[in-house]
Amino acid sequence: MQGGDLIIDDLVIRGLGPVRLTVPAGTCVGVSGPSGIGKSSLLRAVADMEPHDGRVCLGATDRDALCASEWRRMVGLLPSESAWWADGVAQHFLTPEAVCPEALGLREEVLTWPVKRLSSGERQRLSLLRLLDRRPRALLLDEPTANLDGESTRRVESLILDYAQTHRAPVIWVGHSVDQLNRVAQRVVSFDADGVLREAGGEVCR
Ligand SMILES: Nc1ncnc2c1ncn2[C@@H]1O[C@H](COP(=O)(O)OP(=O)(O)OP(=O)(O)O)[C@@H](O)[C@H]1O
Repeated sequence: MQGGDLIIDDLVIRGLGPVRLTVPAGTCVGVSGPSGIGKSSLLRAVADMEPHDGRVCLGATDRDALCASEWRRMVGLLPSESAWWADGVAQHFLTPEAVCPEALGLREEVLTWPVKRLSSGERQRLSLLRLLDRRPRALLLDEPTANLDGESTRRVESLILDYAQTHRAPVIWVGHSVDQLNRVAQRVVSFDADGVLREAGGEVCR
């Protein structure tokens, strides 16, 4: 499966949109906007987890050419609240031996812990490591540092940007901190109160 630019064309989700956005390979677009406007819905629609109209491509691959499970392996969604389906942390990783929890300020032995012992910040960082362990070709990140302190936030930002550059992955980063989005993203766009996606200068995204 190939990666490349992420192209969102005329995406409409329950009246939100049409959204047009291109995220070049290896770059990050920050998306902000009022609570409840539809930022998470946009990410879920791109991941084909929410009903919508419109077209999404990753490089030369049109999402409609793949079955949902293939597409979701290519396009890695980090939801704001992670789901855990087994008792132990390590069971959620494909290659637990290759994972480096210390990079995110986590204890080395965290993979031996039961999920129920994890704090919300530990869950958030482990859900990111779990996602990257599957080597997605694009990243859809829903407030990936919402539960973290400053030091952990910087570590997460750095890991994500390293991954994007190394793997030439396009990244959509949804967040509420415009300072953070300006730090991590080459381009920051925002939904207005009417659900129209606009550039920082106010023009409608095309
Ligand atoms: N499955 C669904 N069916 C109908 N409406 C939904 C569904 N999921 C979400 N919504 C509604 O869509 C709107 C957008 O929700 P969404 O979670 O995308 O907002 P958001 O911009 O990410 O908000 P926040 O910043 O608070 O996380 C909300 O009004 C929500 O209630």
